[in-house]
Parts: sequence; C-alpha cells; structure tokens
Amino acid sequence: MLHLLNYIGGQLLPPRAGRYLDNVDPATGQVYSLIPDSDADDVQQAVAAAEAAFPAWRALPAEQRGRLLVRISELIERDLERLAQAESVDNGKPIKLARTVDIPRAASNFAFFGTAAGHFASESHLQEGVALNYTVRHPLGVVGCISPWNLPLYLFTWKIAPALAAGNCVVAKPSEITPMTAYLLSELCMEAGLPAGVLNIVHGTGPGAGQAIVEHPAVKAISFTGGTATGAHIARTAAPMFKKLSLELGGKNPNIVFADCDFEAAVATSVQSSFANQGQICLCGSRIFVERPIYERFKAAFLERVAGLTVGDPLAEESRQGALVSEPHLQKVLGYIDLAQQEGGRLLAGGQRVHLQGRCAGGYFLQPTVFEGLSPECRVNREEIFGPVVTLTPFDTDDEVLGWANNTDYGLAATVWTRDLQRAHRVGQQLHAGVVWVNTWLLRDLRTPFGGMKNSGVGREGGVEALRFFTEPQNVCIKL
Ligand SMILES: NC(=O)C1=CN([C@@H]2O[C@H](COP(=O)(O)OP(=O)(O)OC[C@H]3O[C@@H](n4cnc5c(N)ncnc54)[C@H](O)[C@@H]3O)[C@@H](O)[C@H]2O)C=CC1
Ligand SMILES: O=C(O)/C=C/C=C(\O)C(=O)O
Repeated sequence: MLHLLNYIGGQLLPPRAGRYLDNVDPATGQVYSLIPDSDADDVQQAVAAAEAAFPAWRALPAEQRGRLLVRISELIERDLERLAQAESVDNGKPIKLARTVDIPRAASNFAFFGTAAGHFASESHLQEGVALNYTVRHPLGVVGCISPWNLPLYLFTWKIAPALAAGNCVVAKPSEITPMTAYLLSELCMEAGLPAGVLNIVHGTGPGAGQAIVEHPAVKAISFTGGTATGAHIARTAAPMFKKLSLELGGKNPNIVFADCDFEAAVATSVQSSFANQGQICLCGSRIFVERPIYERFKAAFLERVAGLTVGDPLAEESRQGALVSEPHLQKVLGYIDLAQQEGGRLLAGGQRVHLQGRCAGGYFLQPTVFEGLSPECRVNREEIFGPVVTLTPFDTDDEVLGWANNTDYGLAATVWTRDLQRAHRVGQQLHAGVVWVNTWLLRDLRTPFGGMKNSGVGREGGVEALRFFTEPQNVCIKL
C-alpha cells in the first residue's frame, strides 16, 4: 500500500515516530493509502528547515520567486488529469468537478500569486516640506497554512501561494482526510526546483501536527480554513503568542430569489449552489428564500432539476453527486435530516443514504435533500450542515427576507437574484456577508477580498489582502 511522505527540507521523509493513519476512499469505504501521523518532532524539523531557507528566499527578487510559482502552476496544468483523478478518489467528488474546478483553480492560485508578487507595491506619504514616509512590507518569516478536506488542493494552494510570493517560508498541513494531492504537490515542487525548505508539507491530524504548527513559537502567522469551532480553538492558542491570524470558517448562506429574476438562470444556478461538491463548500447557499409570487413555480422547477442529479461513482463521467467525505460526516448530515423532520420540515426530495452496487457498495452517498416548511429560526436554518441539504422558504418583503437572511451567527456569502439593479445594491449591502453575488454564484476574481463576517472568520484572503496578511508593514519617516 502507498505510504505518503512528508515534504521537509526539500526531501520526502517518513514521520520520525513511524506512525501512520489510514486514508479512506469515500466512494468505497476502503483504506487505500497510509499517511504520516506526524507529531511535534516532525513539525520542529519542518520549522527548522523553513527557518534555514528563509534568508535566501526573502533575498530572492520577487520576480524570481514568482517564476518558480508560475513553474509549479504549469506543472499542475500538465498533470491536471492525474491530479483530478487523485482528488476525486481522495475526496469523493465527481471527477468532472475536480477536472474543471479544483485542479484548474490550484494552478491559477500559483499563477496568480506568482505574477502578483511582482506587482505588490508599497505606499509613501509626503508631508510637503516636512517629511516623507514610506512603508516597507517585510515577509513574516515562517508561516503556517492549515487547510480542510472539501476543496483540498484548491484551498491548500490558495494559502501557500501568497505566503511564498510574499517571501515567507511555509509549514503547511493539508487535512488528514484528503492528503493525496498535497503529497503530489510536494513532488511537483521538487520538480519545479523550489529551494529546499521553502515549502514544507507535514501530514497528520489536527490535534497532532496541526496543533504543533499553531503552538510553535517560530511560526509567525497562521492561515486556516475549516470549521468554526476549530478556528476558535486555534485563535485561543495563537492569541497569547500574538500571531497574525487569517481564519476562513463556516457559512450558512442565504440565496434570495426575487420574483423579477431571470428564472431559468436562478433555478439552474441555485441547484449548483445547493449541491456542488455534495454541498460541502462553505459558500453553498443552503437557505433558499423565494419571493412568494414565484415560490411554487420555483419549487417545481428546482425539484425537477434536483431529480436529475445523478448520484454515482465519483470516477464516472456522468456522476453529478459523488460521495460525502467520510462516514462520520455522512452521519452528521443524516443527523440534520432527522432534526429537520423533528423541527417540522416537509421533505420534498432525498433524505436517504444511497447504497450503490459494485465498487461503490461501501461508499458514503446521500441523496440531494430539500425541505420546506421550516422556521427561519430553527437549528436546521441556523447551523452549518455542510452537506447536500437545503431549505426552501417563501418571503413577502425585502425587510422580512433580510431579517431572516441575517439571522445566523455566520456571515460568509449570500446570493441575490433580481433584475432590479437598485434592489440588488440595496439588499446586497444590507446583507451581513463578506461576499455577495448578484445573479451568479461562486464567480471568482482572485483579486477580490474573500472572507466572512461574524463567526465566518477573521481577515480576508485574495489578491493584495493576502499579500498584506503575509507581510509586516514597517514605516520609515525621513525628515525633509
Ligand atoms: N471551509 C469551511 O467552511 C469548512 C468547514 N468545515 C466544517 O467543519 C466541520 C468539521 O470538519 P473537520 O474536518 O473536523 O474540520 P476542521 O476544521 O477540524 O479541519 C480543518 C483543518 O484543521 C485541522 N485542525 C483540526 N484541529 C486543529 C487544531 N487543534 N490545530 C490546528 N489544526 C487543526 C485539520 O486537521 C484540518 O487540516 C464540518 O462538518 C464542516 O461543518 C469543514 C471543512 C471546511
Ligand atoms: O476561495 C474560493 O474560491 C473558495 C473558497 C471556499 C472555501 O473556503 C470553502 O469551501 O471552505
């Protein structure tokens, strides 16, 4: 069986204590590889390698650092099919999604920040005849990047690329549930000629390797994407050490459909925003509010499309819904389906585990599930489920839907469907969400600030925001 290895100091290394974790294929329920169960010793080795590499890496002109990142991007593109297959097996996502979204975006992350490094400018402030202030942005040193299982290579590279572009050295940990493409990335970094120690990838659990990264005094900043409870724990650990923190956490995102919308586009995209990646994207619009005059028509069209979503082997071209990432996660989502029924929801579609035949008989499949009749106040409408479960609710006025939309502890993303531009601006700006889409969903421009309000996180990723996060400003004041 394949044993994955850590990538430390430019070498592929086994965990020092020799312990491994099972890596399960969610489509089959079978262990198909083993991953290092790294501990604080492995993290210490990775941090030491990063510290040793830092002086030369920060001294390299940004353009040369950028070229190496662009080279990694090209290698990801070259290996797109291999990486997509690996992502699909490791995570359970449909191969089509991995091929068209996950891996292309991982390549774009490196290409974008590879070129952004050369465009990052600092500010100056002139007080005429008095002083000139200029701001230098220094890399932080060694930084930690910790990523989740839902968009494995996509989110792993979204953190690593800006950290490296800004001149830092990185100790990164992918989710122990989906480690494979991070491992393959270490091979590509070696092929690209990334200097030893600039990027170190340590595999292992959150409480083990992850906690050791967060606790390490030489790690100056943590960029984390994952669950809100984990984010809070990381913040408690890191705060007394005054580490910089970027936390991209959960969401319970409203999708608001006004009666004047482009109906077909709203229905088609709402199916996507509900069930893409089996609903396991923090941006999924799991609460769908539809203006009453079109509620029944929307419901019928939505359910018709949901019925056409093929749940199947993630590696089959025709599958539109793959497996959920793990048995515990499937059980968590099933628990919310039970809760929705207890809370008075009417099941309109799905609700059941799917038992496939053959290769995927042991997999973690679930029907795309739709409820109506739930109060906007209930737990199902306020807590993050992170699975293929959505609720439909009719509304009558802007104020009513805004009140409901904002009635959660989360504030990550929101979607508004309307042809009325003034309403789009008015409603959009009153939503408590870091990202608002109008007449679209998950349309991304990597230059824009990305992140959440309230319990959805702290800070913003993307473009200049990420480069700012990974640098320390220093002001120099010159008396004129
Ligand atoms: N971006 C998002 O919004 C995501 C949200 N979630 C939500 O979180 C729930 C729990 O999922 P999990 O897989 O348990 O996510 P998690 O938040 O525990 O894991 C994310 C990453 O953090 C690491 N981690 C866990 N504990 C850590 C610690 N003490 N110190 C440092 N790193 C640590 C994990 O190993 C993984 O790499 C899901 O059911 C879902 O609701 C999960 C993944 C992504
Ligand atoms: O940056 C993006 O385009 C998407 C980010 C998605 C997440 O952070 C998530 O689903 O966890």
